[in-house]
Amino acid sequence: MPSESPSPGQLVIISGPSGVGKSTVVAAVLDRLQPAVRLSISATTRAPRPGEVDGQHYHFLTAEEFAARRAAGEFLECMEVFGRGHWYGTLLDEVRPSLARGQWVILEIDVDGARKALEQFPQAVTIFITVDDQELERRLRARRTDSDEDIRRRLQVARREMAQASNYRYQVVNDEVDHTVDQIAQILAQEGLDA
Ligand SMILES: Nc1nc2c(ncn2[C@@H]2O[C@H](COP(=O)(O)OP(=O)(O)O)[C@@H](O)[C@H]2O)c(=O)[nH]1
Ligand SMILES: Nc1ncnc2c1ncn2[C@@H]1O[C@H](COP(=O)(O)OP(=O)(O)O)[C@@H](O)[C@H]1O
Repeated sequence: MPSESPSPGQLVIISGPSGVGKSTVVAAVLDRLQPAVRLSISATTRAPRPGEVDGQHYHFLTAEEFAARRAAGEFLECMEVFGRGHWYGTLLDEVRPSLARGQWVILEIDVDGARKALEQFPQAVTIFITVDDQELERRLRARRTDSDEDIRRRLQVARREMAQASNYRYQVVNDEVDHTVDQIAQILAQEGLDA
């Protein structure tokens, strides 16, 4: 019998070390699967990089705004990343209304955030994106957005994150972007996405 309300969407959690190509791959996945799939825009207290737009790349909040919204219970998950004093988090408002409309929502978040989000959405589809160590360092340097010290720190965090890949339902090696996107689209179709 046809139903007035669509079947709810699924949460899709994508993690992987910084520089592995998450943003590149997720952008290509969205190009292919929007509007059936949308990206949750995270909130952060870090400063925008040149060209980043508030509400599009991140919701850029002051530390005070972030803390107030955290205290009000507005985050699905949030945490301080890289130990630099910058906070990142997923606002519940970015997730619930879209799921209720039947859209699938991608969270591009770190492994600790993923664990917290799973507590509230245990059925979430989890995908870990990997690549070997040397290629990771090459990509971080090629991006030219981070200092040497930042790159060292990101590589340290990367090793810790890679150790958790097996906790994800799927692991995808980002060898070639088109191939990676094919694999992710296939995973989502297998999980029931009708796009
Ligand atoms: N827990 C959590 N982590 C996030 C969120 N958004 C981004 N991150 C993580 O924050 C880290 C830093 O992000 P950013 O400074 O934008 O650098 P990028 O990884 O190079 O794009 C990455 O590890 C992201 O996965 C979020 O909403 N929640
Ligand atoms: N499959 C790939 N092969 C080669 N380079 C890639 C691939 N995917 C992404 N890159 C490049 O690697 C760098 C890091 O990618 P980015 O998407 O910013 O990673 P992340 O979001 O995981 O930090 C960028 O310069 C990007 O163009």
